[in-house]
Amino acid sequence: MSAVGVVGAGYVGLTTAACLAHLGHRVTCVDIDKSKVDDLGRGEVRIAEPGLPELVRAGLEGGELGFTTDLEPLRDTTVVLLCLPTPRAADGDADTRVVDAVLDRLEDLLPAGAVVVTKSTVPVGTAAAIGRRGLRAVSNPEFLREGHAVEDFLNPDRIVIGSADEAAGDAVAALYRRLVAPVVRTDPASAELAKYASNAFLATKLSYVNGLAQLCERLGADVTEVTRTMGLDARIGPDFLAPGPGWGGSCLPKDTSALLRAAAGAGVEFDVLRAAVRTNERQGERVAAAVREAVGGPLSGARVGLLGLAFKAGTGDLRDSPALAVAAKLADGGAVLTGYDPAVDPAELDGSRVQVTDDPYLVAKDAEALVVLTDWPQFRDLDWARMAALAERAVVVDTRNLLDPALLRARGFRRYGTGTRPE
Ligand SMILES: NC(=O)c1ccc[n+]([C@@H]2O[C@H](COP(=O)([O-])OP(=O)(O)OC[C@H]3O[C@@H](n4cnc5c(N)ncnc54)[C@H](O)[C@@H]3O)[C@@H](O)[C@H]2O)c1
Ligand SMILES: O=c1ccn([C@@H]2O[C@H](COP(=O)(O)OP(=O)(O)O[C@H]3O[C@H](CO)[C@@H](O)[C@H](O)[C@H]3O)[C@@H](O)[C@H]2O)c(=O)[nH]1
Repeated sequence: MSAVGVVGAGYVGLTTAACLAHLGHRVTCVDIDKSKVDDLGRGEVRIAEPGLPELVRAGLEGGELGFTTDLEPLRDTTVVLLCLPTPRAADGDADTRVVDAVLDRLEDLLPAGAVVVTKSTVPVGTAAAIGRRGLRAVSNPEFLREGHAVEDFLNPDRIVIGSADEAAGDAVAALYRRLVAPVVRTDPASAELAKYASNAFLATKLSYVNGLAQLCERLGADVTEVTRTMGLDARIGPDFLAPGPGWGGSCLPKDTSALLRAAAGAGVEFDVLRAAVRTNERQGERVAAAVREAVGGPLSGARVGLLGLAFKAGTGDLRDSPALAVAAKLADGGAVLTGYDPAVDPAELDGSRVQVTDDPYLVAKDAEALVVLTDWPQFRDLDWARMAALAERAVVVDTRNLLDPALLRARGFRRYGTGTRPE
């Protein structure tokens, strides 16, 4: 089994490093964050990813996995995977400065013939640019979801290997040979674009559903029934059809933005994608309007309880969280906000306009409306009779259609769902 370098120990890098060690490779994982590296060296994983701490500890104990802040130990490594951040720049493009800076170092450090693999989501043309540095470049985009990182890495829908150099592509394919998945061997530009195209398609699917939900409300249809029917068509599929407060997270917003910039730069009017982004930008205002209706008056001074702050269930990640976008709209309207999320560290919202509590029942106390923003299944198990007793007005705006309408009704709640009539 080969010696592999992984640069970046975030969601993608740490998962990649731990899973490749699990698959039998010798992995050196490098991150610039010393305290994170120190924690990882002790087997302490900060992110909530099922199975990841176990794999990290097994790798450390077996000696297959090591962590360092120094790129130097990669000097003799012939395959290095870049799992570095590519956030949204001020102009909406992907900011590749971290990737570029690490490449500057690797260019001098790595042995001749070394293969540099981009697992980060990087603009089309990045592999070609790496090739011009004299390194052998392979695009190998990652499709894992937060909260399912290990499961997705070890059971991927596909493994994409984009390379102009067949032997370099073979070296990357060999890393995954123990996984059972279709392997797409293609050119680097197509591999790079396939990643953006997948995320943008998912985002578009969701904006379509969120628009549809509005239409259902106006026409007296139920979006759950409509999407259930649509999803039975194999060409559409049942996944990614749940309406909500908008799509967010560390990837969909920045990647749609970068793809729109790439399209504009190439002189392509990508109208569908532009509309999907615009629909999403307006979603927070739509939720705020529903809350205004639920409160039955101006938001100014109204106490509103928020259930869920993370961008989706199963993660404590607040990056581009639609829940925070809704909170901002409500706070702009003068609402007084209390929020609860089972995975979010309250300290992360210090100084924000949301008073974060670690007790979901405190969110209900004296509330004039409750708003479900994240699809945490445990919200279903709250004592809704107690929630009703604590609230000033028993009203729920369920942006995710998470809670059982019949149960809420039985507990005395008025419910505003998404894509359904209020009851
Ligand atoms: N999060 C996801 O679900 C996901 C899924 C697929 C692809 N991606 C893509 O993968 C890339 C990484 O995303 P992520 O979510 O893992 O990011 P992250 O922010 O969780 O992790 C990035 C890591 O890189 C480290 N880092 C920053 N600068 C460094 C440097 N100069 N040298 C070494 N380490 C450095 C940071 O300390 C951090 O630990 C992005 O391009 C993202 O778009 C993310
Ligand atoms: O039916 C649905 C499904 C999702 N969402 C929302 O869509 C957003 C994105 O969800 P998800 O895709 O599960 O989150 P990520 O973990 O960010 O994963 C996406 O972004 C990653 C980073 O590029 C990719 O690797 C994954 O394939 C891609 O699904 C979240 O706000 C969800 O709440 C809905 O509103 N309704």
